[in-house]
Amino acid sequence: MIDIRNLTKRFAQHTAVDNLSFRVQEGEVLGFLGPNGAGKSTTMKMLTGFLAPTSGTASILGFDIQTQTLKAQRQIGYLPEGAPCYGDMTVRGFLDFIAEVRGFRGAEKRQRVGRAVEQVELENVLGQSIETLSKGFKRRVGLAQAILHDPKVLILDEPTDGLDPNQKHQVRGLIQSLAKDKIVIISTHILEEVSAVCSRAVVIAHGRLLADGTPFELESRSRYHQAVTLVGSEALDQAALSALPGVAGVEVNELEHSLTVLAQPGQVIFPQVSALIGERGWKVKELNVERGRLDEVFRSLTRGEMV
Ligand SMILES: Nc1ncnc2c1ncn2[C@@H]1O[C@H](COP(=O)(O)OP(=O)(O)OP(=O)(O)O)[C@@H](O)[C@H]1O
Repeated sequence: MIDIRNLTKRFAQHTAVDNLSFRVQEGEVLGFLGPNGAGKSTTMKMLTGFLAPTSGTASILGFDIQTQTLKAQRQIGYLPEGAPCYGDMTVRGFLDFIAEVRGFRGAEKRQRVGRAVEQVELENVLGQSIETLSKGFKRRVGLAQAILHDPKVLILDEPTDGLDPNQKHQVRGLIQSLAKDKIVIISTHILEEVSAVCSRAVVIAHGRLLADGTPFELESRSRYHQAVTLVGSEALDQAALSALPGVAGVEVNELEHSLTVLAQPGQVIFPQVSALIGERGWKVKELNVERGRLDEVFRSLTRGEMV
């Protein structure tokens, strides 16, 4: 377990992380979300022992990050923001170097480097210098160095930032394959990442915790949770839809003859909407029920409209 208690970091007058507390259990992939400057990287640097907290504590699998720093760090694989590596080294040279820093020699070093290379599929670029690799491959090198010692905890700071959609997809797949039996914390401001890879999300802004739940729970807080969007072949009767029981309102979409019918909190309105379509004989080209919009929940939370 990772146990974060009242973690606080002040830089001069500015409080970057403000009394943050939460726990992460084995098997969880936690999305750590927040707008720019929310305090995500600062929290990760404290969790990995690179920055001392002003107050509060964090422990990694029972090891206090301040009083048992090395023991705690041995449990962690860390991919810092931007995944900095030594650009003029070859991939093999860099991974050998990291393995040695981690204390591995001889056959064990070769075996550990070989396994990490295989896991993130770096076989074809081993002799290439890191600075000549694409961003996606550089990120894989960053992941390889983070998993060399087979840590129980992976802390990944914006692992897909700046990657193209294909590279994002590949790196997310890698993270999912690495996540088994580990604790993974991924900081991101890319919301699709949370739905794609995380089992839980924590949202922070101004260093403070604003929400903590599964992606589904967060989506349920959206005003679009259980909303029904219809696209008709002709104009639809907005007033009749608005008058249905459980309906909170109707929004007109840009697409012609498209309406989104919003549900009151806790209400399921699809049956009523569907019955009305049948009664009126409307020709509906598209009909779908939404789980909720994470981007809208995120904006509401971080603008302070909702807690
Ligand atoms: N070494 C430092 N000295 C002074 N202020 C700092 C330092 N490091 C971070 N900060 C400030 O702390 C706040 C939180 O920064 P942090 O990098 O943790 O945010 P973040 O959530 O990771 O943002 P981003 O998504 O942009 O990476 C910011 O206002 C930042 O300017």
